[in-house]
Amino acid sequence: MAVIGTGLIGTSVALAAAAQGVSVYLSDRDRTAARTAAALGAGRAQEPPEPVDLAVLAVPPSQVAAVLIACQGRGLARAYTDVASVKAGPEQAVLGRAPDPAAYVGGHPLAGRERSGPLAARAELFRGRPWALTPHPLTSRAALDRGLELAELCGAAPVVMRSREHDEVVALTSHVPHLLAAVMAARLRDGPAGVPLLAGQGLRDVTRIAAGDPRLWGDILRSNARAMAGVVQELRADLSRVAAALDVLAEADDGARDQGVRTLEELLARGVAGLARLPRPGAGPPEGRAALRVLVPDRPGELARLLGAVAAFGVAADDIAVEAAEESGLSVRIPVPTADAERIEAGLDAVGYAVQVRSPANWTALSKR
Ligand SMILES: NC(=O)C1=CN([C@@H]2O[C@H](COP(=O)(O)OP(=O)(O)OC[C@H]3O[C@@H](n4cnc5c(N)ncnc54)[C@H](O)[C@@H]3O)[C@@H](O)[C@H]2O)C=CC1
Ligand SMILES: O=C(O)C(=O)Cc1ccc(O)cc1
Repeated sequence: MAVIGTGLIGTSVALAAAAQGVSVYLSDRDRTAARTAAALGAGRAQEPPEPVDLAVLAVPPSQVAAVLIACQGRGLARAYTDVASVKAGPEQAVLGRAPDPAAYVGGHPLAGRERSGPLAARAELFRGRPWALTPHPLTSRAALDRGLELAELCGAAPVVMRSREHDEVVALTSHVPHLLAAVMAARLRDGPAGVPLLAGQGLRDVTRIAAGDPRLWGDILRSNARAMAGVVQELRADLSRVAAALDVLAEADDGARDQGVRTLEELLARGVAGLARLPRPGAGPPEGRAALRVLVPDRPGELARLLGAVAAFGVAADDIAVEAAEESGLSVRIPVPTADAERIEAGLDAVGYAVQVRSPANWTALSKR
């Protein structure tokens, strides 16, 4: 395998492949980056002596087509993929200009860090994360298979889709969030002197990704401008409504204030509903879940005792939903993997809990996020 571009992502791919016994050849226009990756154990910083099965282009989106054309020109590999965060633009350039577009399948691991360069690389970066593959109509079966093998080699879960659909989704899930993190973090620069004294975890959660390399992110954002523009316009409409509601709340009488509060609460509720669409980390696919229901009596410490019991089966308190039971006590819904449901039911039974209902769970509805 060859990796061109030995920064964060290229070196992480190379480390994961090398750890599985694959021979990896590394190159980068910055020779120090390639040598550093080699020194980390990611492979050899030299041209392969003969064509490799797969070349992975781990360069910024705007560079993908030009690097592919150069690689195909010298017969570097039998198949090619990339890892760029944007897929339609590079694909179009490849289809228009590359000598052998059929040997290329677009790729994008949905995992990364806010640091760049080979020293930030981690072999396990992609484990359990989605890896988009975006075959175009000319992509050969062999090229798609090499892309699928790469995702699996890195421990990621391949997701096959068209490049345009990919770009629309990541505009909403990755690129506009990055922009918003930057817009928020930029406000801090000119904020009051108390900012460093009163910075909480929420602020860090919302701004962490703003630390990403501005040159790389400038390349990503301009390469997906079309898909991002629609999302930003919708956000502008939301923010305009919020700004108007806040003006009303700051100035107006009680009647008008009610309307302002409703506008804010409606937006906050939409936010909670939107979060419910995200899978919880490690939650797995919705179909493999079941729900257990346990009645907990109204006695101090009883719920803590149940939480301790389910923790032993790997169920976190955060995953559990609680509601008042009909007569007294609490009705506790415990989502569990279907495959483990009987074992957990028996385990809870053994420590004195009667599991009342077991049903296939609508995981999204059950999840409190
Ligand atoms: N940073 C992140 O969290 C993620 C990035 N990606 C994508 O991965 C790709 C690489 O990003 P990172 O590894 O984060 O960046 P990086 O800046 O750490 O590494 C990029 C490397 O490519 C090299 N390079 C640039 N143009 C080149 C060219 N024409 N020929 C040879 N080498 C060249 C640079 O010298 C640098 O070493 C980008 O397309 C990015 O969109 C994908 C998933 C996550
Ligand atoms: O740092 C994070 O949490 C990320 O989500 C990183 C990331 C950045 C760019 C991508 O194209 C994919 C993933």
